[in-house]
Amino acid sequence: MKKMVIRGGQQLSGEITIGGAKNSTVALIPAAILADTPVRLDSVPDILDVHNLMIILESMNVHSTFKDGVMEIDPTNIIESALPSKAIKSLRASYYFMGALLGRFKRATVSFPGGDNIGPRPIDQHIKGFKALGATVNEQNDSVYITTDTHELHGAHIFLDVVSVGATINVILAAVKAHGQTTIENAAREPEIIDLVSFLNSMGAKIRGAGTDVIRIEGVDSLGSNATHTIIPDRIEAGTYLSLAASIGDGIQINNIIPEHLESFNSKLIELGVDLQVGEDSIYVPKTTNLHAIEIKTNPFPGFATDLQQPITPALMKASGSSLVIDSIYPKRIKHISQLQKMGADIRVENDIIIVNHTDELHGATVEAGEIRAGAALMIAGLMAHGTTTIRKAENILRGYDRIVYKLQQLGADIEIVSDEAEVVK
Ligand SMILES: CC(=O)N[C@H]1[C@@H](OP(=O)(O)OP(=O)(O)OC[C@H]2O[C@@H](n3ccc(=O)[nH]c3=O)[C@H](O)[C@@H]2O)O[C@H](CO)[C@@H](O)[C@@H]1O
Ligand SMILES: C=C(OP(=O)(O)O)C(=O)O
Repeated sequence: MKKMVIRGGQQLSGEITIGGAKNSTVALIPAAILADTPVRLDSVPDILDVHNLMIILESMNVHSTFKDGVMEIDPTNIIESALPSKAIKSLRASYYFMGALLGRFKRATVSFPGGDNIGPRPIDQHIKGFKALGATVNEQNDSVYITTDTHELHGAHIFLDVVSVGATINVILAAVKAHGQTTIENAAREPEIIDLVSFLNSMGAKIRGAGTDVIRIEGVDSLGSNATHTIIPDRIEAGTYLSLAASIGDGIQINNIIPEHLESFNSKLIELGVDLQVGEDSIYVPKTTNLHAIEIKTNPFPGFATDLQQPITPALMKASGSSLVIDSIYPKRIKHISQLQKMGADIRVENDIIIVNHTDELHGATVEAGEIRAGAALMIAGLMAHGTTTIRKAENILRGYDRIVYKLQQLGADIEIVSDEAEVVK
């Protein structure tokens, strides 16, 4: 187990560069096994989820290398094998191997995934999609067994009952090599889905409509890569640093941003009183003063992302008045609250509405990152607080924040990751 140790209280300034999107990357890596050629990805974030996906690939005889943001994956000698359950359980997106293996071998056995504990996370819509494509799905002993009688999948018309990123991606992965046309209605519109579809289309897939709520997939026989795919910037990482800049920044420039991916988030920061200076692919945040309480409700893209409701909390604590946050996607995503209270924050939850009051001063404490974005909120709070904050279960932060210690040190933060055996990890 690892701890993040922060000696807070300093104003932070300087420049940082956002990495490739976690939620694209964790779909692109499983998608690579659909190719009949090696695949090359650029701008891959250095996060634990990526390293765990590499372990899963290796178990299928798919060799991969990862250096300086470039990942090469060679699926040409892939074999069907039992997937390592510890790695599968370490992240949510391991469920993309269901769709990808189904696309490749027309059958798949995958344990139930792990990932953030943010309330119930059913996968009924994924399963509904696989069944519509002609698969039989059985859930037993913590695993999902997906088979096809005829060793074939056929295109289908699928209406998703809820807007789901995971189900949209999983159906795309399974349908890309099915016979005939698949239509997904009420599809999720997240930028990471467009990124995945660009990658698949560059390999010969025929997918239209990504970024809208109707996606049409014409099945193809094979996929092959002849170019490097550069992953889009992580809008959630960017939003986290924007919140950090608004909370404790003394002038922070954030590079490699697609501002259109952050419109709902940025409009809330502006409403809060942050003077965002938005460039073509960067945003500068000057030191903030006079922030005012706002109300936030999370929604599927292009709405305010659930993954940013916790990271924006420290900025809300600086505002005068009471801010309200409603997470309509994960109403129980509140693991940050009790931990922020330990640091002196005036925050509480009533009937699934989070109430964030102005907090004059935070103090360091030992707290726990119950999940990735709760951890991000605690990390920013730790940087604001006087004294030392120790965040236990820091793996949850390292799952999805690219080279976090290095980036925060670049801004002047006093931060380190320490393993429980007291070894310092740079
Ligand atoms: C790896 C990845 O990309 N993770 C993101 C993805 O998670 P994930 O893909 O797991 O989230 P979904 O978009 O599927 O979930 C959205 C909502 O639909 C519900 N649902 C989902 C599937 C299903 O079969 N049945 C069902 O009821 C969920 O409980 C949730 O309330 O989108 C979430 C919502 O933006 C983000 O918080 C996660 O960071
Ligand atoms: C919930 C998240 O991730 P995952 O779906 O990978 O658990 C997240 O990134 O905020």
